[in-house]
Amino acid sequence: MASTSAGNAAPVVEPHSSVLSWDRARATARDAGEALPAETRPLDGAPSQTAPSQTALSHALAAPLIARTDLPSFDTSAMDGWAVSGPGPWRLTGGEVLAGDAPSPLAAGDAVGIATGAPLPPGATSVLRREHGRVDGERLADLVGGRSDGQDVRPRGRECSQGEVLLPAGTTVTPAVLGMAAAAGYDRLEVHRRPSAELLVLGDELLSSGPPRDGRVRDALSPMLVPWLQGCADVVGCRRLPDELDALREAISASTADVVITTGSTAAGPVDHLHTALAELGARLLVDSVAVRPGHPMLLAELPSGGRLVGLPGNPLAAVAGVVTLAMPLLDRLGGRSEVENRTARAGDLLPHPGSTRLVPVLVRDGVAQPLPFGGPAMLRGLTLADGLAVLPPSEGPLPEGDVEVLPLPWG
Ligand SMILES: Nc1nc2c(c(=O)[nH]1)N[C@H]1C(S)=C(S)[C@@H](COP(=O)(O)OP(=O)(O)OC[C@H]3O[C@@H](n4cnc5c(N)ncnc54)[C@H](O)[C@@H]3O)O[C@H]1N2
Ligand code: MOO
Repeated sequence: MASTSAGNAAPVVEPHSSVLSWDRARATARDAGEALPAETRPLDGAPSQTAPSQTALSHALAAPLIARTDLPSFDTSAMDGWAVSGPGPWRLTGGEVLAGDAPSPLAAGDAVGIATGAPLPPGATSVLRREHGRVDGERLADLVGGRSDGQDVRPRGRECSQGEVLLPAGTTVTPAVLGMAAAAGYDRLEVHRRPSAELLVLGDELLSSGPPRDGRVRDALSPMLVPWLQGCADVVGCRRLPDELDALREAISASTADVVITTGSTAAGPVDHLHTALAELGARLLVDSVAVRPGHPMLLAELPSGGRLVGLPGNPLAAVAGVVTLAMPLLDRLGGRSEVENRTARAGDLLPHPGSTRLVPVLVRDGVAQPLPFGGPAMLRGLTLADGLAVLPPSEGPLPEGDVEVLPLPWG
């Protein structure tokens, strides 16, 4: 294939012509797409080591989760013991009411054995725990006393009523949501399709195994970003590419992913071909450099195919800044996830940058966000200990008194 790299008639590209504020950049990423269509997916399926999960897990609800019945759907015994009617002592009627039974009514003064989870017989007023009763022939005595109506009974509708909105559309389906949906009577959920993402990791100097050597470094981004992105996207590929314009342009144009994510090559170094490749492909830059430290050369582009491309800088912590600033907001939007409110914490010894937002790996203890050591752009050591990234707005002097926003990390 003919090369269009520098020296031929390649378009002249001046990177980073319009720097966006961090807030604008995030909002632009969030607005750079629409939620993907809805589909229905089962709550569970046979686990497979090879095939991706077909269940609704990690998708966003496309419709509110509405209770299909009252929960519990019948008055339920909360303990093993006896269903009793009125004050004791009681006359035992014999037999046991088990979970799944449809018990006969209980007359005043009567008691019947009952298991946890069994429906309360009509006429029963409370449940006496097995360890609180003594049976003497047909007579059951209360060893504790002070009995009140409804004791050890889970009344119908205590958790929710039929028709009640349990969760709004846009909620991410977690294991807890799957369990709640099953309890509320669902077999399948209407969820948004998750976006597909392909990761292209650029750099001739990158090694995929062993220690750094001969001036080369280990690729730290593939192992970190694939599982990170899998939280909200189907990662359909992760490829290493050499620092060659043709290879980069081909890989971008061949990708069928909703979002192509590149690492490295965002700056204006001798082998940083990303801007040129995008220009040659006719891509439109939506974000081209952000006033954020680290990570300022990050970019977001609309590809002629309709897909999006997020360019993460090569320095590993700068790449993380690009993930939280551009990749996650875009992928969340495409996946139909609603925006999550960030946590806040009191600012510890955090130093702002005069002209840029700073993203700082922090440990939050007793409500105070303290910076971690080893938080430089080329380092990941601080991040390994962090439970969030503090967002420090640009400021000439020290931060104003008060709270800072703390972006969550997937493991935080
Ligand atoms: N003249 C200027 N030079 C640079 C500027 C600038 O404004 N003017 N910005 C600096 C900043 S800030 C960053 S961040 C980097 C961004 O560089 P690139 O996105 O072009 O990335 P590379 O040059 O390819 O690599 C930078 C650095 O990161 C290492 N790297 C790359 N990929 C990986 C990986 N997968 N795993 C581990 N490490 C990786 C690479 O070896 C370099 O050390 O530009 C600055 N320069
Ligand atoms: O964007 Mo960077 O600040 O060197 O990592």
